Amino acid sequence: MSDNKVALVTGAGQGIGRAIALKLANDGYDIAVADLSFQEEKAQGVVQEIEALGRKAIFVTADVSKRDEVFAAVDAAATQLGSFDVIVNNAGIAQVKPLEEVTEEELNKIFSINVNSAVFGIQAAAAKFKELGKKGKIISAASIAAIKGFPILGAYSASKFAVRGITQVAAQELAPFGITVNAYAPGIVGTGMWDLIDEKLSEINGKPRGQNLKENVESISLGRIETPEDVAGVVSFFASPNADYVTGQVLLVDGGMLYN
Ligand SMILES: NC(=O)C1=CN([C@@H]2O[C@H](COP(=O)(O)OP(=O)(O)OC[C@H]3O[C@@H](n4cnc5c(N)ncnc54)[C@H](O)[C@@H]3O)[C@@H](O)[C@H]2O)C=CC1
Ligand SMILES: CC(=O)C(C)=O
Repeated sequence: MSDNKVALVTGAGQGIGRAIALKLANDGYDIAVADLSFQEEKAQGVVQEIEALGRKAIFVTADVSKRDEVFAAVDAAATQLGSFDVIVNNAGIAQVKPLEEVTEEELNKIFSINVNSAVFGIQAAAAKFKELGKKGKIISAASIAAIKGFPILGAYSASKFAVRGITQVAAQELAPFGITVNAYAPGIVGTGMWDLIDEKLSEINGKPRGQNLKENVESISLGRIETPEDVAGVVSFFASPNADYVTGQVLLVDGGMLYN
């Protein structure tokens, strides 16, 4: 193993994951850009952006709902980039539906992508950190919906509450190995996910496209929509030595929507 630092970011082909990958590259990490195979073109674009920053990067295809694919992605990152220090369990999906209408299949799908993935990421990263003798950092995507249940996002809220619980448990279980486990809780971020939420909310409440997003943004104290880069700054902190004494935390990065 060399003395470079390596981070793997899931769902890094676009949106928040892409911004995290670029921020960590700017921080000096070599990056494994993980995403579904259909996102390869976008992910390869992120790889090129990272290389332009003077860091190494690879694309690894991984469906985070599949345990063996998450373990294989971590192995590929460590083998091809020469170390393993940080995992960002960022990939996730939203579902916009009243709880009464959520099907068993939909519930299983959102839990397998948003919750099982976090467990698999923790398991794969912890095993690799122990193998390499590293005090690594595990960082997962929660949400404001992990702190407060949001109507019409019921299954999504439940999945993010679960990420919060898993973060608290893993932090305590892995603390003896010097591994920290934290999560970031964004608010309303202008990505493909909110395009979908706005579209589905319009279908449900009849408001014109863009209106639901506008009303949600108006509730943000700092008065503007969140950018992926706003989120990436918090992940950069969690990955840095400045956060060595921080574990088990879910940090709101929402411009002032919820207060704890
Ligand atoms: N956009 C927002 O307002 C907020 C987003 N979040 C969370 O932040 C994370 C990233 O969200 P966005 O960038 O907004 O979403 P996005 O929809 O723009 O990007 C998600 C990425 O994850 C990938 N992905 C989806 N399913 C996957 C799977 N099974 N395996 C591997 N990759 C998969 C997609 O291909 C895509 O590249 C998610 O966990 C989301 O729940 C949390 C709070 C607010
Ligand atoms: C997508 C998301 O987490 C919310 C609550 O907007």
